Amino acid sequence: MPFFSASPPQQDPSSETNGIEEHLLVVNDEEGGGGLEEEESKVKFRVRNLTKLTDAGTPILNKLSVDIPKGVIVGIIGPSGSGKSTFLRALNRLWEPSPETVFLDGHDICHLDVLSLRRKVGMLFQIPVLFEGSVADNIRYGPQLRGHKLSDHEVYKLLTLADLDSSFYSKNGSELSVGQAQRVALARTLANAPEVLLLDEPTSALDPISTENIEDVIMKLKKKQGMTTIMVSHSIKQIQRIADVLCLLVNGEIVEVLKPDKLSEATHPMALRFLELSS
Ligand SMILES: Nc1ncnc2c1ncn2[C@@H]1O[C@H](COP(=O)(O)OP(=O)(O)OP(=O)(O)O)[C@@H](O)[C@H]1O
Repeated sequence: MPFFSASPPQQDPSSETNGIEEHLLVVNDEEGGGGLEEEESKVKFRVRNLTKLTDAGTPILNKLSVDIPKGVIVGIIGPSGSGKSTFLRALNRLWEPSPETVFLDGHDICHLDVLSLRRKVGMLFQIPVLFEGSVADNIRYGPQLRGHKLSDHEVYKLLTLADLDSSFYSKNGSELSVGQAQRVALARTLANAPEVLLLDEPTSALDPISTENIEDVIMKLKKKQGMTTIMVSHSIKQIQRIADVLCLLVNGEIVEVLKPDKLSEATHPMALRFLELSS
């Protein structure tokens, strides 16, 4: 029996579904079957019983199971220390999850080449770290590692995608504000043509305008490229602005999955408390 499932699809035929309701994130039972039957092809990440323990044996992630549908923005929220970053970092193997726990497009990520995985699953952190050199050097870095030199045209396109104008091309990383540097870091990640973006509080150090810029880019990437984005945030308001689904993570487990406009449907006591304090 599933220990929880997402809110059931709304029956109102007039409501816009954009395909999300049928494949809302579902936490599955031990057998790995779904609480809702959804097609494998619509799931980007399938996570089953993902566990990480501290050296002392305390669970940081506790048999976490979830399906992340393709082409949606998933917001992960939860108290400090609940395991949000640890969860995100498993998805591109910044730590090694056990085999048979994380699947990307149906493939066990433990069997994938780790560099290819990280190209497909790009990541941004709270504080952007740029390499020495110009913005263009930073953007060219990933493709260059694979022997491909991006043309100027390609670099300018990536700048535009990250909401930066052409004047940034030759600027040095040290000349940039944190908000601008975060957009360069995003352009650098996008240069690898990722299919998934993992965002670990990417706007928590930014002012509201820079935050809005990043949010706009994330939403554009979903709309234009069908990007799947999983974003950790401490701001419920931010998740309400941009996410299709909100997951509440408490003590290493996803305890609630909600549509951001249906937070009042939360039932888990920790979820209610957290939502009350965060609103
Ligand atoms: N390698 C590790 N060894 C031991 N403990 C760890 C390790 N990595 C994380 N932890 C612990 O696991 C817990 C979860 O950490 P994590 O950074 O995933 O939480 P979080 O929900 O992202 O927190 P925050 O919102 O404060 O960023 C914390 O108690 C942290 O101290």
